[in-house]
Amino acid sequence: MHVFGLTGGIASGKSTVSRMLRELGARVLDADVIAREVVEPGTPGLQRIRERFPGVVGPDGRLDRVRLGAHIFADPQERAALNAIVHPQVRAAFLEKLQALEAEGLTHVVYDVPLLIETGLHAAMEGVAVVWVPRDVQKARLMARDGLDADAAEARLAAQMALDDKRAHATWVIDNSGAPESTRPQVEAVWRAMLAHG
Ligand SMILES: CC(C)(COP(=O)(O)OP(=O)(O)OC[C@H]1O[C@@H](n2cnc3c(N)ncnc32)[C@H](O)[C@@H]1O)[C@@H](O)C(=O)NCCC(=O)NCCS
Ligand SMILES: Nc1ncnc2c1ncn2[C@@H]1O[C@H](COP(=O)(O)OP(=O)(O)OP(=O)(O)O)[C@@H](O)[C@H]1O
Repeated sequence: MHVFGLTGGIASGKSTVSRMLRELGARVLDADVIAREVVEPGTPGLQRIRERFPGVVGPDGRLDRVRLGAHIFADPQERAALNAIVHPQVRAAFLEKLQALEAEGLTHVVYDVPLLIETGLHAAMEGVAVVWVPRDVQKARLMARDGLDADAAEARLAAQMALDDKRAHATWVIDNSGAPESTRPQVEAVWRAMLAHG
């Protein structure tokens, strides 16, 4: 199985690139989706969050993501505590999904992980695509998409490695600062390069 990483920063266009890859026939696993699955009601993950972060599970038994987000993005120590609960669960669920895909006979998989490089997981990948935009474009798209003010957007940007630093770890850099039409051919070239492995 050939496993490639896809990463970027918050609002850099990872989802956009991941959609383009799927349209080309790639199977893409999404760490944000897995991170939601491992904290569904009734999971050990949610139980541990409830114990460590009182008040973030609503009366409906679901995680109050807005509240937990406001708490952990404002405080690196609290964020580390959440990561220590969630990341091992995400890793285990990812490996399970990978095995299932391998059993299906799949040969090439892309793993979309916002924190791929921060967590060191990039070292385990056969190649890494980084979706890059200049910081001012990233901040403007983040504010527009999520309705955040400049301070809230800055807090989220500060919680991640800068895209200019992530580039240094890239096998392929996808520049998403232009229109989607100029991103698409770059994504096609990266997918061809991934398929050329093996
Ligand atoms: C704090 C939570 C509840 C906020 O939920 P919310 O629905 O608002 O955001 P969502 O999960 O869609 O994440 C949006 C983006 O925020 C960034 N982000 C999320 N968690 C983190 C983190 N721990 N550190 C840095 N950036 C993060 C990522 O770029 C992600 O794509 C949620 O992000 C969470 O559970 N985070 C911890 C798990 C994690 O690290 N996920 C990221 C990939 S494994
Ligand atoms: N090439 C582009 N031109 C203009 N807007 C774009 C472009 N690519 C993405 N966007 C917009 O920027 C925002 C962020 O893109 P997207 O949701 O794909 O980022 P992401 O990296 O997946 O973000 P996150 O990790 O936060 O989920 C979205 O509102 C999207 O519509």
